[in-house]
Amino acid sequence: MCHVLLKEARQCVCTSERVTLLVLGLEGAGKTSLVREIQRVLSCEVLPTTKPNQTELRVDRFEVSFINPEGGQRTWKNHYGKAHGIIFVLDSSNMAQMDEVKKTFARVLGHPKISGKPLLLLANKQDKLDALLPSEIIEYLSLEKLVNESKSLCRIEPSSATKRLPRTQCRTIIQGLHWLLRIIAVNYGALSDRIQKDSLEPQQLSEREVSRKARRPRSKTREEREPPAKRGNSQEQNAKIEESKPPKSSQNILSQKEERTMAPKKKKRKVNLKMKKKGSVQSSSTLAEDVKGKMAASGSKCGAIGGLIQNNKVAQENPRIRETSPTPAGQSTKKKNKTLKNKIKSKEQAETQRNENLSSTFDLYRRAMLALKMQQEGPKTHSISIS
Ligand SMILES: Nc1nc2c(ncn2[C@@H]2O[C@H](COP(=O)(O)OP(=O)(O)OP(=O)(O)O)[C@@H](O)[C@H]2O)c(=O)[nH]1
Ligand SMILES: [Mg+2]
Repeated sequence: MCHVLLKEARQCVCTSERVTLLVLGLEGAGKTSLVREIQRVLSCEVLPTTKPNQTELRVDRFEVSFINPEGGQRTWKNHYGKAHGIIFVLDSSNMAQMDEVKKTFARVLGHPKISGKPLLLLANKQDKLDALLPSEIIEYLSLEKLVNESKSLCRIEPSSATKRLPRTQCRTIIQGLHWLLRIIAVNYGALSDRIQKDSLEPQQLSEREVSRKARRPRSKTREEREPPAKRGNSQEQNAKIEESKPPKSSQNILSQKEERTMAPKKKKRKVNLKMKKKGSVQSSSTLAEDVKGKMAASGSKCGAIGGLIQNNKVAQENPRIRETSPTPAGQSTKKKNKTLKNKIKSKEQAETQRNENLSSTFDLYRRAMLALKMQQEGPKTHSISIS
């Protein structure tokens, strides 16, 4: 048990976390002086490094790389991706620079590779008489708003990065640094993942994407899916189609588009169908009125009676069609429709009407035939027909 605990403790001591801190600020703010002061005050081990703008220090269990980019602000963004955290140094005594500081600070915090990362703001040169206090700087930079927008944890400390001051005066710098390292330690996994992703060059990212796609199981081509016999003569034609085929994603879009264009068509067909039914009902209603008066005139219109009955049946079976298709106001057909509605209320009514129509028609037809016969046969047949 003791052995295991000892082993774990030794592992904790031995494994140091590598942390990269970006030291940013306008020219002459005191960036170089600050890194030098940290080294002096903490009397920490300086680790070997080959990079000129980099200082490697062992701070507690961390191997900290302080990157102080050379070549002005345009080079800063080259380092954003590899930073665990930021130390932003400003000259609190330089009021003329304060507007530029504000813009620069906002730009840094707003960068996608920086936002969300912890930030220590050092209000440097506090030993100077005209230096702004941290509270004034918070207000001047609208710090709260900026920090909220970038969702970064931020701490502001007054500092004096000059060798002339006693060590105790540098307490705030060390406090700030420890705070920063603590926040980084808590979020170390997430920050390291982000750094790994952000550090990749765009070309490397695309290469990674390509290799990822290559590892994915490839869907079978048509040749692989279908036996050669089935492919047969249409191979040439298929090749042409394959050529003009859009990639899968656009195919999906296409199918969606087709669906979208198909939907109104279906609706249109439905509407047409409704219109047809509606039309049939309407036409049957006028037919009903016409036939009622005119059927007796000729026997050839007997077929129309059957049609009328059929149409009435349709109207009866689909009463909703009539209800859902209102007739425009002020039309004369309104009354007729109402009459027809009443007539087709029930099947029995329709049946009765059909019988009435049939009997009256046949009766009239019979009478007409008799009259014709009488005309042809003279007074003799007349008496017969009467009987
Ligand atoms: N009074 C006072 N002077 C300081 C302080 N920090 C830095 N200086 C002085 O300010 C000047 C610029 O300091 P640097 O550390 O070189 O500033 P820097 O940000 O590295 O400047 P660049 O590398 O040119 O961007 C030097 O003369 C420092 O001695 C401070 O806290 N108080
Ligand atoms: Mg410098």
